[in-house]
Amino acid sequence: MRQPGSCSTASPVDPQAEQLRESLAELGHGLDRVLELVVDEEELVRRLSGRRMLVDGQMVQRDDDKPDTVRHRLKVYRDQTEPLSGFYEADGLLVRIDAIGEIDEVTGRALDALGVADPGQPSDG
Ligand SMILES: Nc1ncnc2c1ncn2[C@@H]1O[C@H](COP(=O)(O)OP(=O)(O)O)[C@@H](O)[C@H]1O
Repeated sequence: MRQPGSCSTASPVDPQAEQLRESLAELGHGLDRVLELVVDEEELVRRLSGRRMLVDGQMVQRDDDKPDTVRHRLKVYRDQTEPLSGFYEADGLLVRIDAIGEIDEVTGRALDALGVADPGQPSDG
């Protein structure tokens, strides 16, 4: 059980995470697992800056998918969102998965981590 201020690793995102947990509990839900998909920065920049969207018949790059902007988004993520990992790690809910690989492989790892059968794969029983 977490006690406010009792833990040296407490982070500014903890109150938000506590609030989310309370709101979910009021709705009768809890979190079973929290997945963190681990991909190094260069691969993320490559993936996001390679993304295109179809707009009015043309493939366009979102302004925020330009490499420098992606790097900035990743810094904001590291500063503001990544501390949540520590919160869920302390609760024993966090599972980190290697998200390098083909999309199907990464999906399989995520489903494994959730203990869910992959509908795309034959089951063994
Ligand atoms: N395992 C993967 N290997 C290579 N590229 C990937 C992988 N997963 C996602 N991508 C690509 O990275 C980009 C961002 O993916 P994603 O965060 O799922 O966003 P979205 O599906 O909203 O575009 C997309 O262009 C997607 O095709």
